[in-house]
Amino acid sequence: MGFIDTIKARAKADKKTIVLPESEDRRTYEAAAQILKEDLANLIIIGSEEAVKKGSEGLDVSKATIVDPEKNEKTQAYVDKLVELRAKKGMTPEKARETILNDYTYYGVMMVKMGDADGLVSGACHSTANTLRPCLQILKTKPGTKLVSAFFLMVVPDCEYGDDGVFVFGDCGLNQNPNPEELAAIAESSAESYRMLTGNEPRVAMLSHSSKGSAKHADVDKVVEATRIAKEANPDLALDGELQLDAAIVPSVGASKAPDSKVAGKANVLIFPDLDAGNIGYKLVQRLAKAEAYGPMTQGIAAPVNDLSRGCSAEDIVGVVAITAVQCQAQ
Ligand SMILES: CC(C)(COP(=O)(O)OP(=O)(O)OC[C@H]1O[C@@H](n2cnc3c(N)ncnc32)[C@H](O)[C@@H]1OP(=O)(O)O)[C@@H](O)C(=O)NCCC(=O)NCCS
Ligand SMILES: CC(=O)OP(=O)(O)O
Repeated sequence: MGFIDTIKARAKADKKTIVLPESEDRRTYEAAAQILKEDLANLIIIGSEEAVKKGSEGLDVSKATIVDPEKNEKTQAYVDKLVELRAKKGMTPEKARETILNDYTYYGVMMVKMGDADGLVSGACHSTANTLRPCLQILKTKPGTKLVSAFFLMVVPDCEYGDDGVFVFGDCGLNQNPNPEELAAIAESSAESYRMLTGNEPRVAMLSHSSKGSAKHADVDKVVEATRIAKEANPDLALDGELQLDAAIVPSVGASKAPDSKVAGKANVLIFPDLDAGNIGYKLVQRLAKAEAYGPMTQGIAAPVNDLSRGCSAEDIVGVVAITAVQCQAQ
C-alpha cells in the first residue's frame, strides 16, 4: 500500500467534515466527486446552489452539503464571532459581513472556528498569503506552539532515500526568513507532523550550503544556531545540522561529510533555511522527480486548515483532504 492509500484508509476509518470554499474552481468539484466516491470525508462546499450546479456539471457531488452564505442561517453568528475576535484590529459588523460574504476562505475558516466543520482545504485558485492570512488571524497558534509553519508531504517515486521516498519538507509555504528560534520551531513541528502522518520516527536535517563548518557565512551561522536551539529543546529527537542536502540524504556522502552524525545520510525530514530554498526545493522535486507533493499543510495551528498550490491537480486536492482529515483525528 502506498503512502497516500494508507492515509486514505485512516481518513475513512473515522470520517471528518472538511470544507472546500473554492466553488469557482472546477478542480474543487473533480476532487469532491472523487472524495465522495471513495468515502474519505464529509464535504461542505461553499457557494450558491446555482454556482455549484453549474461548476459541477457532469460530476456527482450530490452527497456534499452546499452552504450558501447568503442564505445560511448561521451567517450572522459567523459575522458576530468575527467581530468579537477582531474588534481590536478594527473589525466592524459591516466589514465582517462584507469580508465573509466576499471571501469564502474567511467564511470556511469561521465554520471551522465555530465547530461546524473539522477542517478546511483551499488555495487552488487563491495565493498562499490570501489563503493562510484568514487562518492565522482567526484560528491562531495551537496552545504550546510558538509559530505556525507550512510543510509538504513529499512522496518521491523509486527513491531509496528518506523512508522509501517519503519526506516532510519544511517550511515551504509560510515563513519567509525565519530566525534561529523560528527555524528551530519549524524543525520541531515538522518532526511531529512526520511522526503523526507516517508512524515512523523522524530524522531531521537542518539544511544549509555547508556541512559541519565547510563554509563560513551568516546564513550558515543561522542554521547552526537553530540546530543548537532545537537540540537543546528536544534532546531525544534525531536532529542534526548544518548539513548539505546530499550529506543529509545520501548515506555515502553523509558518512564522508558528517561522519559523527546520527542523521546524516538518513534524513526523512528536511528543514530549509528560508522560504526561497523551501519553495524552490519542493517544486524541483515535484516537477523533476515527478514526486507527489501534498501541501502546503499547516502545522502548529489551532485547527487543521491547509493550503494548495495554484498548480495543483484534482488528485492533489484529494490527497490534501485525506491528510487534513487525519490531522483532524489527531486534534
Ligand atoms: C501568511 C502571510 C500573508 C502573513 O503575513 P501578513 O499578511 O503580512 O499578515 P500579518 O503579518 O499581519 O499577520 C496576520 C496575522 O497572522 C499572524 N501570523 C503571521 N504569521 C504567523 C505565523 N507564522 N505563525 C503564527 N501567526 C502568524 C500575525 O500575528 C497576525 O495576527 P493578528 O492579525 O491577530 O495580529 C505572510 O507570512 C506571507 O505572505 N507568507 C508567504 C506566503 C507565500 O507567498 N508563500 C509562497 C507560496 S507557498
Ligand atoms: C505552495 C505554493 O507555491 O503555492 P502557489 O504555487 O499557489 O504559489
